[in-house]
Amino acid sequence: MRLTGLLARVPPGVRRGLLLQLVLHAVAGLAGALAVAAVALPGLVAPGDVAGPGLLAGLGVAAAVAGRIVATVAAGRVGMPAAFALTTGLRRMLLRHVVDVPLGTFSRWSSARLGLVATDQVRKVEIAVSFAAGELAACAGTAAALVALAAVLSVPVGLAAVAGVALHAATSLWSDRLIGGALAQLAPATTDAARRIEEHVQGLATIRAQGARASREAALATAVGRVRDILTAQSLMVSGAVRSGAVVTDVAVILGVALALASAADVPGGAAPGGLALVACAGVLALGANRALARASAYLAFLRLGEGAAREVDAFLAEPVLPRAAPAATPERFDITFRDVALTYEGRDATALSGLSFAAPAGRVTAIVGPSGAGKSSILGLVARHRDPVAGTVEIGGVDIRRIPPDDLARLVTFVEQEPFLFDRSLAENVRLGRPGATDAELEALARDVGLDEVVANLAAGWDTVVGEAGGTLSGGERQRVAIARAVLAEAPIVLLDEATSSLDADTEALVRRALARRFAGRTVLIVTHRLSIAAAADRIVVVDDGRVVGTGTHAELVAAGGVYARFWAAEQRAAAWRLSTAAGDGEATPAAT
Ligand SMILES: Nc1ncnc2c1ncn2[C@@H]1O[C@H](COP(=O)(O)OP(=O)(O)OP(=O)(O)O)[C@@H](O)[C@H]1O
Repeated sequence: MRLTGLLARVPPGVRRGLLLQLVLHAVAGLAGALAVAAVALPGLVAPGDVAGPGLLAGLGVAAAVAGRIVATVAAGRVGMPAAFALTTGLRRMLLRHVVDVPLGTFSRWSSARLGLVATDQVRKVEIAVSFAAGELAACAGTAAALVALAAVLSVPVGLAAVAGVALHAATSLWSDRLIGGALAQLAPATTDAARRIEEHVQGLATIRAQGARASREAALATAVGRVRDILTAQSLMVSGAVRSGAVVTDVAVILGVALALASAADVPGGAAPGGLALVACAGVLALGANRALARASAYLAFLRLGEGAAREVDAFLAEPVLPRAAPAATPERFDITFRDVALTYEGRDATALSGLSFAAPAGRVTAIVGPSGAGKSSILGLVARHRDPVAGTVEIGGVDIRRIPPDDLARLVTFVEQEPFLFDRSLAENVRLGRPGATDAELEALARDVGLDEVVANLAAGWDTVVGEAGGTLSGGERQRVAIARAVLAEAPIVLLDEATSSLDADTEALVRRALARRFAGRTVLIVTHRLSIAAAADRIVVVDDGRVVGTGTHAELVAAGGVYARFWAAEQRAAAWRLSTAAGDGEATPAAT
């Protein structure tokens, strides 16, 4: 069972707590049945004596009820903390795992799917192993006690009840398999619906711009409808299973009672009234056991839901993490070397990089240039170890990065991505991600350097302004300045800049570039850019085309060599000499000199 497999991942104390609460729930169920028995048994055992049995019954009921209350309270005391420890533990495990897996994992695990796993599925696991399993144990305790008492009062009725339980178990197993089949489709269908809802919100502007409302809404309705259909089918199956199980057990008990009455009537002289009462009482107890079994069937459905949820949680936890090569080592130099590197993305046949080799000297700026889709960002992703190459090695200071402990690598490398991600926190918190201990004065000085001061001045709450989901309340250029500021603060010896200033206006870009030259002096900088005017200022340029290095050198050397770079440079120079002129026609480009 997936649920037990998942429980094997949590600390033994949590497992013990969950197990103990099951035992206590079973005891509570048993005590509940004994309370029923305590009412009837003394009178049946000593018919005619009113006072004695009355007192016994009173005491028995009081003891059973007290036992039930104590066991139920104790089960809650033990089970609830264990259940919460389970959910917290699983969520922590999932979040840790998110950081340890290669980024390619998320081509299979959308944020919607992972979000559901960490919230809804973990909760379903908790409900299954605490609430549903507890109630099942209580029902089982009650049913076992009632069947045993029925057997004490009338052996045929008891035997018939046991036969009913066996039949009920068989039908439950059968229906459980059917329900399991239906529920296996629930997790993917729920994920699909959640992903489409998320996509609908994120793509709202595109939907409006493209007039795609009707088609997107239809797709959304289909996805949501699929979840509804699965849940409806599952509910019908559960209620069918509960009802058919109840019919089977009731018929068995009724037959047992009939048999017991018939055999009592066969006694010469007719059935004794006391004997008939015992049979009737056994029948009532056995029917009570059946009600408990029917409730158990309903709780079994929660276990099934928990199974499906556990499968999803387990599937993510089973995703392989980035391997750590031995022996672990932390580099002392910060030059970067790519040796014969090949990279293929998940789900793609074509290689993004192949046989790629170059060296970026320590403490220098190396620009990576090349056409769109050439593999420039992929190179930076390998240095940050977002994923591993399929062949070759990436080294920092001569150490294969697979040998560098992840926390050390995170300290060594800072990355400003093309579209930086900001957290839905204050501006100050987002910048301080780089170095949480940075003082206000450091933040102010940094802001002046990278043009963030004017952003802060324009925000109602200044540094305390919360920037919204993914920094959505800021412009692209403002987000870039925040990302650059936090990279400066990080003081990592290796800095990766992927089109880091592409959204800035010319004045701000010039300001930021001057600041970066000063702030990143002495660090190893890898900069991906389409603007060759930026690359021209680098110490070294690596030209990439179709996943391979097609040229390396300084700007002057590459222009002189006359390859791809020289062609790009000439094109950029020509483009700089042109300007858009609406006077010459709608958006038509004309030479500035004309
Ligand atoms: N996450 C991904 N999954 C699958 N393929 C990818 C992924 N990222 C990039 N690729 C593919 O790898 C190749 C190289 O992409 P990469 O982003 O490294 O190029 P680039 O030179 O940085 O492009 P651009 O200048 O347009 O940003 C492309 O063919 C691209 O489609």
